[in-house]
Amino acid sequence: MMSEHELKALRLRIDSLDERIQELISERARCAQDVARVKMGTLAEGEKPVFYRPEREAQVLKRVMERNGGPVRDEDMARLFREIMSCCLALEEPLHVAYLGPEGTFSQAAALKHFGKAVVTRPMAAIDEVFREVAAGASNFGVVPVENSTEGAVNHTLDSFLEHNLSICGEVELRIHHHLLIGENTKADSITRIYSHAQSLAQCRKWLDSYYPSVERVAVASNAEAARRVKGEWNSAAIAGDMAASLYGLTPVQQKIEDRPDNSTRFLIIGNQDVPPSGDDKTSIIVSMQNKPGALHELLLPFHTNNIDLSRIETRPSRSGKWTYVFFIDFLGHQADPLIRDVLERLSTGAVALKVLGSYPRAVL
Ligand SMILES: C=C(O[C@@H]1C=C(C(=O)O)C=C[C@H]1O)C(=O)O
Repeated sequence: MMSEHELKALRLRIDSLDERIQELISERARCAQDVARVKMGTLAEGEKPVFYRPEREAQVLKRVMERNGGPVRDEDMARLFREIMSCCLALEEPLHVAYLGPEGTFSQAAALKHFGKAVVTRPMAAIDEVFREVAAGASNFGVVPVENSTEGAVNHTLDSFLEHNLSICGEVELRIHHHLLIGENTKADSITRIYSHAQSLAQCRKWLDSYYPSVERVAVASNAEAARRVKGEWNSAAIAGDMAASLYGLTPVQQKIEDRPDNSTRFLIIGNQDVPPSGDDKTSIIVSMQNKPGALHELLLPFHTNNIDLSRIETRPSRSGKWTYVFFIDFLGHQADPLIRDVLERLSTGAVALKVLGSYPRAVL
């Protein structure tokens, strides 16, 4: 057993390490302030400064993970640095980030995971409102869900890209754990109704079929809204995540009830900023082709010949005619890469319309 003496000596060492860490964080923050001063000093007439640099932040986080020698896990170490950078950036510009609300949604969790906790998050009532808020310049960035590993595409988000001229500046992936939650007045053995967002009900379908086969499933606007409703009802439960549970003071009857243990959602960061290459990037485009034989082959050929990795292809009805479609395509690489430039040039000659939504760093965390 460790002696009192040893314990005291170790705590003294920790105190002195903390002092050094704190000094270094302050020094780092002063450096970031100097970077901001340099950025301000090199502006052309009328040009606005760009303080937030997603590609640089992705490189910093990647390097942190690469050089990590333990015992702290790579992801945990990166999360600590994520918060340090977030605080450094907030000294110059407290970013305003709109997300699909209300408070306590997974979109808010995604916003905080991506930007760190020193940003101001602003809940919006619908995905389209997140787009409008950012397009109007009322928030710097927006966070919207785009696909779930169990349930597939979030069509509202894809359709909003057709209506707004915003770029994708980043992506963030979140493991989604759902819990069955009740309030202090709920009678756990008399539950007759379970509220949740339709996507979450679908992600827990098998579990619900096994444990609550005859209980009414009510789809509401968000998981946070489900949690809010349960507070006042003795016979209802909600399916929602940790943030909503703690925000509304609910307790889990059963945790992690999602059917697939790797259930994850991918979110996009939308903004008005073009992001330079980070060295490990993705590009997203919308493209529509003429409705003729071989059109899909023609669309995919440039990717194949240039050996570009497609990570996703999604089809949505186009706004311009019945039974005509647009393709949403994500692939690895940055639009500044010569190979990608070549793909985009070849696509634009064969396509009816081509819109590059943006190139952005692949999610690090
Ligand atoms: C310091 C900079 O500005 C911001 C702060 C960063 C940081 O704290 O490391 C990184 C990128 C930018 O979001 C920079 O551009 O290097």
